Amino acid sequence: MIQVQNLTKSFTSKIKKGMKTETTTVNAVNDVSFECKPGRIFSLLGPNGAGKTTTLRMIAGIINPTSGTAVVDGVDLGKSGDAVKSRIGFLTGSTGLYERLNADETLDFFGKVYKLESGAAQERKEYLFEKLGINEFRKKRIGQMSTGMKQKVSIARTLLHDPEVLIFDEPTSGLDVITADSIIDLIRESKQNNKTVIFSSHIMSEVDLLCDDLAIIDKGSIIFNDSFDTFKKEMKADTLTQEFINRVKNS
Ligand SMILES: Nc1ncnc2c1ncn2[C@@H]1O[C@H](COP(=O)(O)OP(=O)(O)OP(=O)(O)O)[C@@H](O)[C@H]1O
Repeated sequence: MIQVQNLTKSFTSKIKKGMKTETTTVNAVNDVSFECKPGRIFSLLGPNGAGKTTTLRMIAGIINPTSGTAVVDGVDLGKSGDAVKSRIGFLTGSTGLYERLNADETLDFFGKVYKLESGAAQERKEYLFEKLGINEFRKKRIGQMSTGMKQKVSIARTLLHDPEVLIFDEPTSGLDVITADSIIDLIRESKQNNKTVIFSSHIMSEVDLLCDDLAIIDKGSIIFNDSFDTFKKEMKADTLTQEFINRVKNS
């Protein structure tokens, strides 16, 4: 369970202009609240720059909120971040992989980082490699892999410790439909295993494939937060994508 309570994040940057230093503030996320329940897939949908990544990074404990908090499995992130972090799998476009390691070595390395027992880590690795179709390139170095191959290894890395809470930031971004499909399959399986799953997207068709509960974010604020069924019932446009566009334009 993830309870997001009034999360707000402002970024302040200083730019030198001649002799002067100008301070600019971006309000990336404003007073965002929602709940993600176990066994359901929660989608955070919004256009570019809406605040999705910033929200997910705060929930994963990567950055601190300016105000508000996220409670993950009953533990307040602001108070005991490290205890919670081990129960979270966070996939982001910038999930770190070491260019010189191959897929096998990468997973072995992270098995040690997560302090997994070696037999269990091997078993889980084989399962994920099979599921994601990594076996055929498991000995290739990360630095020589395509974007899709790297994304698959990142996902295997994220799921290696079988976390209770899964946070995916645009998980299928830049992937072909076959690769995207195997990832969507794994996300569905996580839901069946009663995990709490949240993923961000700017593509309505992806949301339509996976989503149980939906929040739409625009300019840092939530403009819709309910079940996906309710979104569909309230729909006035002819397509889901047009409904999303209309809601963002009219917010
Ligand atoms: N470290 C940072 N410093 C300054 N501004 C930032 C920083 N990170 C994000 N922002 C700004 O915060 C806003 C929200 O960005 P964010 O990356 O959360 O959006 P997003 O919804 O994930 O977008 P996209 O779909 O394009 O990835 C943007 O205006 C962005 O420029």
